[in-house]
Amino acid sequence: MVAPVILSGRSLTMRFGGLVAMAEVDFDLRRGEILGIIGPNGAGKSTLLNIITGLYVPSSGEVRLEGERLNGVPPHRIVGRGIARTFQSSRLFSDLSVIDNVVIGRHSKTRSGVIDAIFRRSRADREMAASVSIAEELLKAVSRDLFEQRHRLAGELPQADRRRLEIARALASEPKVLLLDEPSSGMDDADTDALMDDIRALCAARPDLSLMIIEHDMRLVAALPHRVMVLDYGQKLADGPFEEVRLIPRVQEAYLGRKAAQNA
Ligand SMILES: Nc1ncnc2c1ncn2[C@@H]1O[C@H](COP(=O)(O)OP(=O)(O)OP(=O)(O)O)[C@@H](O)[C@H]1O
Repeated sequence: MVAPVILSGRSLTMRFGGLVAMAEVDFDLRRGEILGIIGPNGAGKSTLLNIITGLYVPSSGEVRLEGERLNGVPPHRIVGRGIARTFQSSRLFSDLSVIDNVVIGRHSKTRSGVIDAIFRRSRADREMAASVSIAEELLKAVSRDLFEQRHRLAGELPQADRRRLEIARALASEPKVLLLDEPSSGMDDADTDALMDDIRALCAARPDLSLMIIEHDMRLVAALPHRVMVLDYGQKLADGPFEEVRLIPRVQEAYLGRKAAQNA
């Protein structure tokens, strides 16, 4: 049985002045699916993630999560509805511990505020203790090694562990959809292989979680996603299994240039 569509985009267009960064793009993401987003620099990949997460409001078109329209919903509410992301450049709090970075990721799930911290301490303390134990479980789920380092400062972690920590922090909001923006950037092949194993294990443990992964590393793109969507100059060039998509001449042209593709 085919899993239901959880997230969809229809006719998504994004203009910045005269520049069309995204033109009439449609996509569907199914429950439990890993969708790779690929394309040359400037193709519109990050723009797509920014539209889905509410950082950009599309010039036209719409995004729906489980059928509900997300256009105009502010980013923090989109997190609350079940979409979390990591960024191309690290957004970790370097001066906080690994575990505290994950606890912060739970803010969309906690209710205590400043007033509770001052006047209703026991409620705030209880909520904090629960958040810490959930954060520990998440770290274990993403990487046992990261869990062992939970009291280190995030800024002291090697690059590969920082990427894992960003994934753990994004998972702290209990998303239905996780968007990863170039998770393997700055990693060598061994670290990328380990990351792929971690993501596979995560998906096996949470079969309902749906992922969109922007990637440049073709080893990861060939091995991990069930399906890839190719963007170029803001347009969708192709959508399908990597083994099929990579043979399409216009995809090869986008990556290699027209001449090189003819000689390939
Ligand atoms: N806020 C913005 N204002 C103006 N132009 C923007 C803005 N965001 C993106 N763009 C432009 O939109 C186009 C698509 O950019 P985008 O960052 O989505 O590409 P990308 O595929 O993610 O590229 P890369 O692989 O280099 O990260 C580019 O021409 C970029 O300069």
